[in-house]
Amino acid sequence: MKDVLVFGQTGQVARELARHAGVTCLSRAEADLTAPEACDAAIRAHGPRAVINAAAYTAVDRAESEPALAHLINAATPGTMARTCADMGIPFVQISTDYVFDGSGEAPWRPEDPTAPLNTYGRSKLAGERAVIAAGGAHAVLRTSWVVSAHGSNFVKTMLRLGKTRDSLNVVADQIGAPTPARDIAAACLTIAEALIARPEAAGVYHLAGAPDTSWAGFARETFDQAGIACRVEEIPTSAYPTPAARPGNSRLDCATLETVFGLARPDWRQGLHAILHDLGEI
Ligand SMILES: NC(=O)C1=CN([C@@H]2O[C@H](COP(=O)(O)OP(=O)(O)OC[C@H]3O[C@@H](n4cnc5c(N)ncnc54)[C@H](OP(=O)(O)O)[C@@H]3O)[C@@H](O)[C@H]2O)C=CC1
Ligand SMILES: Cc1cn([C@H]2C[C@H](O)[C@@H](COP(=O)(O)OP(=O)(O)O[C@H]3O[C@@H](C)C(=O)[C@@H](O)[C@H]3O)O2)c(=O)[nH]c1=O
Ligand SMILES: [Mg+2]
Repeated sequence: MKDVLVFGQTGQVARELARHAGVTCLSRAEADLTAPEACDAAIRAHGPRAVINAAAYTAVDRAESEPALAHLINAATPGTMARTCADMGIPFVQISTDYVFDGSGEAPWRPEDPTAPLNTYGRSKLAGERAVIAAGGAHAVLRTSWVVSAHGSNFVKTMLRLGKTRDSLNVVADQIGAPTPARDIAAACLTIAEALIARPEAAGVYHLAGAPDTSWAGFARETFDQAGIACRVEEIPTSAYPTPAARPGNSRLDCATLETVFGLARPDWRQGLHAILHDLGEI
């Protein structure tokens, strides 16, 4: 049977996809997203049954000073990939982000709610969503949030590093969302890709976030509790933690349609965190 082709090899989600049979992951050397024509050629050369894009420009603060590069990697090239897949009649899965929303209110965002990104990364990811949808093929845009895994860089690994050398840490408590284990995102992408082969009419925008919702401070506290690290978490407002890129206050994602259409429920991120801490040798 033909493989599922994945763009990305070293990233958090890509590394979890690579654990599955029947998946081929392309490194940056094999397909650089700054060269859309190389990505088009890679898809045609492999002739896969479906394509998942797990590569992206994810440095949220750095994107503020590199908007053109972020747009090329997160929008223009995914658009090319999606057009190639539409042309070949195969599904294309694009991963997107809670940062496409402006973070207003307290209600969980539904896939069809209005987008209004606060930063360059979010704008580049939203442009990517639109390019993928415009390609007109059997696509899925899967928005997720606060990705964590044992690999790559993420909030858990930052907290472990800082928490071991400090008595207390200031962490923002007014940005609310949900951590999502990369392992669950990878499994969802594969389920969606297979479903789209059988049912291309299931194409659309979907949300997947872990449960329950929390703040970054709550996430840090759970990490220290599970890892047995004696570091106090001091809750601070976003205004006390200035960064180049603005971040949304309300990142809650309503994931109901993902469950209705694909049977995928929100995973409990606290269990995912336990597995990650185990993989890291922390517990
Ligand atoms: N991280 C998060 O918290 C969130 C991520 N997302 C989305 O989820 C998806 C996966 O993210 P995640 O796994 O965390 O990403 P990572 O930051 O862990 O990895 C990014 C991946 O993209 C690759 N990449 C970056 N630039 C290029 C390029 N020019 N050519 C080829 N490959 C490139 C990297 O390769 P290399 O190692 O060579 O740089 C790496 O494999 C992305 O679409 C992201 O926008 C959504 C919500 C939250
Ligand atoms: C290190 C640190 C961060 N923070 C805050 C800053 C920020 O608001 C929050 C998280 O920090 P990060 O730098 O990990 O956040 P960030 O890189 O913005 O994470 C985002 O990445 C992109 C790719 C996404 O798509 C989003 O879903 C989200 O996961 O925690 C503290 O309050 N105290 C700290 O000591
Ligand atoms: Mg980050």
